[in-house]
Amino acid sequence: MEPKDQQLMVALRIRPLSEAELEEGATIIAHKVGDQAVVLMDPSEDPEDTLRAHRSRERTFIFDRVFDQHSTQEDVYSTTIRRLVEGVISGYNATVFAYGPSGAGKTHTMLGMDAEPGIYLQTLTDLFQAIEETRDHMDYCVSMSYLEIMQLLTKGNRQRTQEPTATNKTSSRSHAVLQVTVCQRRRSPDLAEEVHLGKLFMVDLAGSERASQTQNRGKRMKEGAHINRSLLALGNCINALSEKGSRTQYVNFRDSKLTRLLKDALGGNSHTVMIAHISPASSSFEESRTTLLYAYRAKNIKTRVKRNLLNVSYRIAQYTDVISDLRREIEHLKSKIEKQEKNKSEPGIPDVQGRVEKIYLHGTCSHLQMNKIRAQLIGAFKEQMEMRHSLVELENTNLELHVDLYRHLLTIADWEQGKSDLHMQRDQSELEKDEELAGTDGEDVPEEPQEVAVTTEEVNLLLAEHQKTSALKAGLEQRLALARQKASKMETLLPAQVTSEDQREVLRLLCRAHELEVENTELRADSLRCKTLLCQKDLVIQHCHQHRRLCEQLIRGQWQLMQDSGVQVPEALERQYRLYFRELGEGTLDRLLLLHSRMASSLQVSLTPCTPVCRYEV
Ligand SMILES: Nc1ncnc2c1ncn2[C@@H]1O[C@H](COP(=O)(O)OP(=O)(O)OP(=O)(O)O)[C@@H](O)[C@H]1O
Repeated sequence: MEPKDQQLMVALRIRPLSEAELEEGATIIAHKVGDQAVVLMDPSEDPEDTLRAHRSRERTFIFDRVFDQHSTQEDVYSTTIRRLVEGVISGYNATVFAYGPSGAGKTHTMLGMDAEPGIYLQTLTDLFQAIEETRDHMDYCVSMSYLEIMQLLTKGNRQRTQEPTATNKTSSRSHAVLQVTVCQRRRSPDLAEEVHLGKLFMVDLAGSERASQTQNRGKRMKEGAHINRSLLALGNCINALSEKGSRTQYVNFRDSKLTRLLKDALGGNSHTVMIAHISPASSSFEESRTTLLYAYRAKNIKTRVKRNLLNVSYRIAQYTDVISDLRREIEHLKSKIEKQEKNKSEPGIPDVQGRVEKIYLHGTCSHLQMNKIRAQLIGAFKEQMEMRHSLVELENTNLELHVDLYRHLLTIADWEQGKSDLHMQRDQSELEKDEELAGTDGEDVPEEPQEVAVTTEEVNLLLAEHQKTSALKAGLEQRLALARQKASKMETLLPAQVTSEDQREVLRLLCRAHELEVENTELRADSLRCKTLLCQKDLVIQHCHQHRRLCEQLIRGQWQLMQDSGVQVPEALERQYRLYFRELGEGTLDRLLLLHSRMASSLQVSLTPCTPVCRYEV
């Protein structure tokens, strides 16, 4: 089953003008045109201006779907999410997230009101109805979790934190995530059991405006800044993903809890719908424009969707079991026929039926024993595979942490370099003047910007996380080694306990299927390692590139200094300078770097593993 590329569906919802907006005399500037377009007018333009000389700020945006004040909750749900519900039941992942500034209507769309329920309730109703309709031949297990995310702090709350901001009286100060997991097991007599695991994320994001715009202060502002940091991280991911050829570039999902959670929704295995929200009011022009631009970018994002199918080993075991059962049945019937024929020709032999039953009974006994042996082997293999998958995940996390760490260290190094440049640029007299002003200690260090302080804090967090995952990995490796010993002992002992060739064949197939799964996991781990290594190399090259620019400046400066002061340059050095400037002029190094980045990009595409989340796929 090949994964399919899916475009992110982006819908826009324009809420009605609020009473407050009407009272302040706001006019409507966002107009829905047809089902897919919205025109946003700039309120600062003069409507009387017949020449319409300044049309530049009036802009039309096209989305997959546009809803306005006349659209009902049912309209929004049925055209965006309803189609995904069946997919979730049959093992596909889906995500819907509401985006937009405070008070633009996100919670109204997601939660709604008793009389007009939103997406949460409509989706759950449809989901449970679909489950009810297929209950005759399917078993289901549904689990739900609700998370409220404030940056650096994650907690599941019964009630979402709501507090008034300057822009919305009942503003939500966090991202709310409702996750529903549906495990579907087909009940069928032919043993062709499939287990599908579908996950549905429904996310009501916090207001997207900047903390300063909501005029929040104190705790609310701190909270706003945290929330905005995760939204910023989300914006960075959307930007990186929506770039042309986005699959080739590194997308950092680890910058915030929100982006970690939405990793699959944006760059992985999920059908995803983004519903952007705006107010139609002239007073919200800037916020609406930013939201529309943001949502418009998200339209380019593609995900790779694949059904999550579990327990392939178990299924292979079942198929081989069916074959083996059928073979045994044929053998049994054949021998029965043979005996009946014989019986006909030798009527004197007594208790034939009893003998056949004895044979049959013997067969059943070994069949039960075989089942036990097979279950033991499958259990041991499964345990091993679980551990191997966890190890790959841990290793991947560690590699990502490395890349993040390096990136953060680069940011700090950048700042350090900028700081020393600043020192160099200042002439002595200015320094002395500054020293006087600075007081007795004579220190003249520019204040560390907030971004660097946060980055330093992140570095410490990353190091701690790295230590934690390394310890987990070491423990898991030990357990895996023990499990491997146990399984290989079993592999050597078990065949001696089975009597028929068929049964041996079943065990051989089981072991082979396990080997293939191990190989598959190793290959995946290798490809992840290569991908991360490429990212690391790119960062190293970026660092070298920065250093090269610094050297270039130095060489040019020194050359100029020598020319200006009429220093006699030795012939050999002069030759080296000429060579250096010629290479620089020809741009050889730049071309090589470009070639490298193109090759690395194409390699990354081919190294992208299909769906790392899905464990046992066929
Ligand atoms: N489509 C709509 N029809 C009618 N009323 C709406 C609609 N959308 C929003 N509203 C009303 O506008 C107000 C603000 O909406 P809501 O609380 O959903 O905004 P929000 O985007 O979730 O804000 P925040 O990010 O601050 O939580 C609410 O009173 C809500 O009932």
